[in-house]
Amino acid sequence: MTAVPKIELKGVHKAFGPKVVLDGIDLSVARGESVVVIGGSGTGKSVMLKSILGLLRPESGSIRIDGEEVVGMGAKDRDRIMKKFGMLFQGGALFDSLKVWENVAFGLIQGQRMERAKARDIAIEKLAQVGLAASTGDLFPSELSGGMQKRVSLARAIATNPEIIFFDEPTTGLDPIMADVINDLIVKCCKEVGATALSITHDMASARKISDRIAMLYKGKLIWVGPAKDIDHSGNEYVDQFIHGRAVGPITMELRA
Ligand SMILES: Nc1ncnc2c1ncn2[C@@H]1O[C@H](COP(=O)(O)OP(=O)(O)OP(=O)(O)O)[C@@H](O)[C@H]1O
Repeated sequence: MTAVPKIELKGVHKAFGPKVVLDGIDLSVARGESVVVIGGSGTGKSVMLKSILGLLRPESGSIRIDGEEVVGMGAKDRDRIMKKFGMLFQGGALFDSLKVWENVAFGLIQGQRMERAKARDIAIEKLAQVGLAASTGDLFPSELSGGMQKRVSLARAIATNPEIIFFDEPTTGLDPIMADVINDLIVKCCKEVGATALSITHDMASARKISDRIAMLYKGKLIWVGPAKDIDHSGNEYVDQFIHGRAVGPITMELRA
């Protein structure tokens, strides 16, 4: 018997009016695996992620989490599924008015109704996991550098020991060295909590580092899916153009939305 995938998309189709964004997406992510979806701006990476999170509803196709269909799921079941998820949002999305530890503990206090003292201990532990001192916990996000804010976002994403973590452009806005530090931490933290990871990015260095497999989205379809180590020999001219960032090639920039 083959194991049930942790995340499974089959024939997912999503359009906005006449504009088809996802045109039959099939993707399967195994338990403990890390898959990164790459693709140019506006190719539908966020729409795919939002469909999995239940923020957008595809017109057709199936999305299963642990074998359970989530398209069209009711609010109560959706809440149960959401408890399996951790998320690192593009730009960090920390609450400015909350201290760092309160940001990290947000899901524990609000979602799990954990008492504050216990949640604080866990938050401090998670901050240590991403290399931040306990004293950082009492600062406000505005007092931290961009790289430290990303670490805090990562600590928040892993705070509830989620089974699945979604990373939305995790290295955006960071210098290449700090981006590499964050990539290393993502790999380490996913391993430590035993999480399955699905990420979207256009940062190839990040994709190579944090993924087991890479999938490339182009014109509504996944045109290549394979092990990260094979991406330099994909034999696909679209993938080749994208990973080398060449202006000239089969991919032409749409200048109008
Ligand atoms: N709620 C919406 N209503 C209408 N069109 C939308 C909506 N959300 C996304 N789109 C369109 O879907 C397309 C894909 O957008 P999406 O944000 O998924 O791209 P992306 O690959 O994540 O891009 P980027 O890398 O720039 O973030 C875009 O053309 C966008 O305008």
